[in-house]
Amino acid sequence: MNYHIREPKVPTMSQISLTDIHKQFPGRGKKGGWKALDGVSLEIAAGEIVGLLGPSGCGKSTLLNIVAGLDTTFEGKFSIQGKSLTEQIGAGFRIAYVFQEARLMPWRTLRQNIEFVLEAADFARTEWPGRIDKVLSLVELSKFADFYPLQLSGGMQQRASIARAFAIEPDILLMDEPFSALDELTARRLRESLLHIWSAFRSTILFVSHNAFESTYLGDRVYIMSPGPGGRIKEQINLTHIPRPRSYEDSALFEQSKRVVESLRRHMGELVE
Ligand SMILES: Nc1ncnc2c1ncn2[C@@H]1O[C@H](COP(=O)(O)OP(=O)(O)OP(=O)(O)O)[C@@H](O)[C@H]1O
Repeated sequence: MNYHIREPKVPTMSQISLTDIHKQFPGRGKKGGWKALDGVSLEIAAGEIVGLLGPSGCGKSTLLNIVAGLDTTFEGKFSIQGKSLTEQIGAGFRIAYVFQEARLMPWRTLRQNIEFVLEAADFARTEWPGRIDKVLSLVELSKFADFYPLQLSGGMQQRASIARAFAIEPDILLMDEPFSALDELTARRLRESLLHIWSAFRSTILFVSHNAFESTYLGDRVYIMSPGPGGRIKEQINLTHIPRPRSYEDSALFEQSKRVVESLRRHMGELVE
């Protein structure tokens, strides 16, 4: 079996680089368009976990969609290790996406859901069982491999969707409010599961959250965006000094999440059209 666990990456050079990104949606707003992003620049190193926070409508999901390659109609420069996303994907670069809902196929078991993405990502069939066992065990769902999603709780389904995302060993994992639909205790367990599986793969993670404490618990850094229309990055907060594995009881987490909330407050209401 050709399955390996990655060594921790040393975050040196930028992996994801966005420079002066502008995005306008057509057919909405006074001037015939709706400005979603207004000059966003950010740099993320390989293996980093970075959060995007900001008020509803400031363009967080739009930004994730650009990095995912789902939206290509924007202005500005977006590169992955100095090359275009298309070139990188052609060279075997992999991106996975986790949404607020698990989005598993209900007619397939967990194993079959994961097989589906392994096939789409062109992994040899001989590798499938090893990969599936590994990711399901990392999220503690080994016993449920042959269950259908609707036989599991919402939290278990979301854990399975995280396992599915990691099964393809993504270079980048994008997550759009992955735990916001769950109760706090379930969300806590899932964040722990996420960091546990991340520590085996060291994918770069870019996530969107409305939860300051969650962002502080997960992130190496968080970017704070200003309100839309035309969201921009206003500030970044470094969290690398909080040691991993992190504890929910660590007072440094509370301190830093207070800083995140203060920053969000400070940057609210700056842009009014
Ligand atoms: N396909 C679209 N067509 C037109 N406008 C859009 C489209 N998608 C997003 N928008 C608008 O662009 C702006 C940014 O949307 P986006 O979903 O990126 O915000 P967000 O920060 O992720 O919001 P939320 O936190 O509520 O999910 C919003 O005003 C939204 O209404």
